[in-house]
Amino acid sequence: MKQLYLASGSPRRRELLAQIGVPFTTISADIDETPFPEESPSAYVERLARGKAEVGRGAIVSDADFCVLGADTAVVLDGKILGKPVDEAEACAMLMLLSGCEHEVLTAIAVHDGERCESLVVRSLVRFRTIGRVEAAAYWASGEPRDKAGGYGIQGLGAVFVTGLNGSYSAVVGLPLCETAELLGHFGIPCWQTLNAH
Ligand SMILES: Cc1cn([C@H]2C[C@H](O)[C@@H](COP(=O)(O)OP(=O)(O)OP(=O)(O)O)O2)c(=O)[nH]c1=O
Repeated sequence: MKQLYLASGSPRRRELLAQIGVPFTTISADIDETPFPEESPSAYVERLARGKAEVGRGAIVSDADFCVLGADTAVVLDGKILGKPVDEAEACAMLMLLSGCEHEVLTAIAVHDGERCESLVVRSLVRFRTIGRVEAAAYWASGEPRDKAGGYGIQGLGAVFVTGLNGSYSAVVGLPLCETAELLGHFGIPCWQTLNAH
């Protein structure tokens, strides 16, 4: 049985991967997340997911068969990537941009087995209600927006802004579970062996 590594520091990705019953070990995968000039958001998230899987692969010291899973999520409005807000002003400005309209969430996943890497991008559309400046500031004070793409978490308090979602909920949180299970299957890693064992 291949050993699966999740190359991620994101607690959301850990929880999501655990949800589909596949045993894994978490390793860190710190890479430079600066977009290239003229790079499309889709190419950007896919490059980063592949980069995280590649960096994770380099960190593994084992002779056993393994796979490394990397992922990246970006919030995109009118073709522009909104990253993680660094301060209250930036977080509030992002929420004002997202207020009352629909934006894209792109999540890429990549699996590397030491020889080949397969990757894909999942696109979801999220619609927000109108958000006031005072509540945007209060949301920042909750601490939730800080480490999240686009400055919100659909799985947390940020859910109160969401009037609609077209796509994959788990992808918006950080890991598209349907596509992840399918991709791991290509590498011979079944996702519910723990369920089947019962
Ligand atoms: C839009 C959105 C993003 N996020 C999170 C998922 C990711 O953790 C983060 C996007 O940043 P990423 O750079 O994709 O991931 P990360 O830096 O947190 O973790 P790593 O690179 O080590 O895997 O935003 C939510 O938790 N909820 C949401 O609704």
